Amino acid sequence: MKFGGSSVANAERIKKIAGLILGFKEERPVIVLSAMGKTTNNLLQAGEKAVSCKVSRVSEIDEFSIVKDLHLKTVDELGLDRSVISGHIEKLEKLLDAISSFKEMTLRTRDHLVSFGECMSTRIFAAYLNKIGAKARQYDAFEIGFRTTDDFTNADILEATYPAVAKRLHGDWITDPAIPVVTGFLGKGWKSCAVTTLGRGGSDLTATTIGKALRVREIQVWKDVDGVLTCDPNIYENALPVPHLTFDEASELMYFGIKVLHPQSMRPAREGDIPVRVKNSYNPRAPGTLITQSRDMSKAVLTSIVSKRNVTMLDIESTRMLGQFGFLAKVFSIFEELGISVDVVATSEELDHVVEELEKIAVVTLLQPRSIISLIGNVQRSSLILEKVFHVLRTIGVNVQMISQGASKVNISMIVNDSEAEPCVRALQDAFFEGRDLTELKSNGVSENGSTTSPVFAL
Ligand SMILES: Nc1ncnc2c1ncn2[C@@H]1O[C@H](COP(=O)(O)OP(=O)(O)O)[C@@H](O)[C@H]1O
Ligand SMILES: N[C@@H](CC(=O)OP(=O)(O)O)C(=O)O
Repeated sequence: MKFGGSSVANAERIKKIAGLILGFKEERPVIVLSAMGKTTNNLLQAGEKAVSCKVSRVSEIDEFSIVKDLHLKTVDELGLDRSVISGHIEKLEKLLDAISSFKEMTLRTRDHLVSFGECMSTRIFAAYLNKIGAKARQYDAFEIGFRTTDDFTNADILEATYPAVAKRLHGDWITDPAIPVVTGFLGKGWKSCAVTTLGRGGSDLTATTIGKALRVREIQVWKDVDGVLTCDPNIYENALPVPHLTFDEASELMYFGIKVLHPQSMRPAREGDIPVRVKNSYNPRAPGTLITQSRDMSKAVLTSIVSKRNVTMLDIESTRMLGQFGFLAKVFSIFEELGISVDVVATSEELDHVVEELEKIAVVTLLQPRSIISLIGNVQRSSLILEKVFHVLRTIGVNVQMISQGASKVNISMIVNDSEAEPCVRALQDAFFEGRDLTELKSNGVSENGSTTSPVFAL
């Protein structure tokens, strides 16, 4: 069972979660925790401030005080001894002090810095479980076999992790049974032996990795929403929970940027064929979303909509004869030579390189900012989906600038102007999930003359 930052944000939430876990005691749960509330963000900001010229003493960094106060207050409110985390608070202060004197924070230091969040939340939680009579044992993932690449801030889990973690957790349980409480998000670089992190939201991946290692019956990921929703609730308040997804559908949603689960987290669950349930710790009675290898697709049409904002579209037109032999191969070889994935060009600097190279063989136009809207659903019914999509978009006056659909994949992706993305998602939600009359959508979408772009076809 994994609980995210929002589920362990304060003493009251920790008590609730402890009660919830005790309800599953017979099932011998393994607990994975994220850092409390916004602690990871606060630690990162504290690090940034320590590096800046404005700060000469750690006590001047507000975010350090916020982190320290939150953890000490929680310990006090739970009736625990401050010694549970005081050593970590001292070490954290020393680390920020060092960052501030060197005025340098490498990615390795960054990972070490944020690791304090999970190291403290798990210590507090395990101490609280012990206090209320449920025997628990805290583990730092980097001490129990979580081996990763040395890609600081975005490390990958190595195969050796599975047997090592299983051996340690199983062995300890046999000799002295206690509920394991493991730090999410963290690992140990196999060459450097330094603490690594698995990318933002990485505790989901920690949970599925342990699930596969121990071959558990089910992996539960507890959030602050009723499961995976039909779209981002920050865009559309009434987004509905999706009851059932396949690993393919969930992976596709993550690939296109859904924020609710870590992008790599389905891999261990799929390999181990272990169902993943996404639940709401604020509403435990809600059934949540079950993610499994397969599901009955006979009634499925559209499952969920996800949008990726601020995307740049490259319109690449051959300077030579249209359709010239080898042109596409050359285009892709440029991306390959620069070591850039076609659809995830991260920085504008990378983009500049690509454009510079491409301009040697083509006319390149940069179109930005754009959004990718991906529709995850039953592609066997793509004509039905597209008929409705285009009707909706025409009603709200949006032109699709590019569209792609895989032959056997579960998604249809479209590119629209960035400013049109949210109204599009809302209008599509209304039409597909609320069954609203399309004539009502005009008032909900962009203005009639809001979109003036004509369709552009890349490549
Ligand atoms: N399609 C979606 N379904 C559910 N949640 C989504 C979706 N898109 C974005 N979110 C956001 O993801 C958040 C949950 O993810 P996250 O904050 O990483 O959870 P936690 O920290 O509890 O693990 C929700 O609060 C919600 O705002
Ligand atoms: N604390 C880390 C890891 C994590 O998984 O967090 P959460 O479960 O709260 O998204 C982060 O903020 O990225």
